[in-house]
Amino acid sequence: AEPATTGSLPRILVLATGGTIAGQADPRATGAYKSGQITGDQLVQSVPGLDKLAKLNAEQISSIGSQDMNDKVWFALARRIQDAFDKNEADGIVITHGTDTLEETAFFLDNVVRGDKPVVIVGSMRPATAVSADGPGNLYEAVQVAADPRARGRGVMAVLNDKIQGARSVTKTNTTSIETFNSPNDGPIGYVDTAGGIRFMAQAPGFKRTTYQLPPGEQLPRVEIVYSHANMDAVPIEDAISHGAKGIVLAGVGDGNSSKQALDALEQAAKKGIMIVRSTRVRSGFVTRNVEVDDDKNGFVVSEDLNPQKARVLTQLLIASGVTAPAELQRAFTATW
Ligand SMILES: NC(=O)C[C@H](N)C(=O)O
Repeated sequence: AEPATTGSLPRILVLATGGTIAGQADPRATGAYKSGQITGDQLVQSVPGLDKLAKLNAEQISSIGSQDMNDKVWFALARRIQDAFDKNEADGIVITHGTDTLEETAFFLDNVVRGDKPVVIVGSMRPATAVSADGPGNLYEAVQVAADPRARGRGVMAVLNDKIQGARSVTKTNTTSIETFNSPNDGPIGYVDTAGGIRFMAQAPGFKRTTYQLPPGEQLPRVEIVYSHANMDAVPIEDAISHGAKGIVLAGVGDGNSSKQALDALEQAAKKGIMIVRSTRVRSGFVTRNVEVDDDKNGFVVSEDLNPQKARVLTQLLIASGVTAPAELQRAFTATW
């Protein structure tokens, strides 16, 4: 399972954003480190054998921990990738990124970047200075995937710890372990290791990606996530509305549910034209319409398989592209099934 390159090596553009993969130990405290200390160039130079896989070119987009990821960096990434593809400057993209919000950046880019060349996002759980840093191996595997023609047409992929995962399903499931990224509903789309190369699983037929136009400027509309829990009242929902939310995603209990007070407040918000999307705080499964909650009557949307943080991104993109009707928003959430 070797990459089918003939003659010249594939051109991979590495876009560095920071994160623990670029982190260094903090000399003042054992175990502590600061993310985003090493440049993309230094990262690329530090991995032996990378130059045999591809012709690499690294650019620094930001140097931040991904807890600080923001619309400005997202727009810069999306525009740089599109430009590189449109001008045929690269055969594939590798983004180095912190792991905390890696899934959101992957999903955002998956929804806005056009074309079928591979875009791979990679990070690490341990800083570059750790005894057994996972960054170099992950970066090697990310370049392997981005350089492989079989990775084309699969949207944005996350590559960490030998697994290739789709932007829609991948999520961080462990706070500190290197075995953290999983796709709870459908599993990885493939596997990669230095000895065995790349193996893609059979793709489910019918999977369809839609891409949305980036709005002008560098900001997406305000959409809040409200986390549901026992003894829930309407205060967090009223708070989101008073701060100008154009949409609210409910990280609901169970099948996207919440207390009567919360659901009543959301129903009122929907009447004012605020987009209400029911997602769930539960790790896996789908949120289904009109089971315990009357979505048709209340004007709600369900997130299907999307977790709250990804449902938020899709809602932002849809509101930015002018969607005002819940039924239309619902179609975008259900489009892939
Ligand atoms: N492992 C990591 O990358 C965590 C870090 N806070 C980040 O997301 O940038």
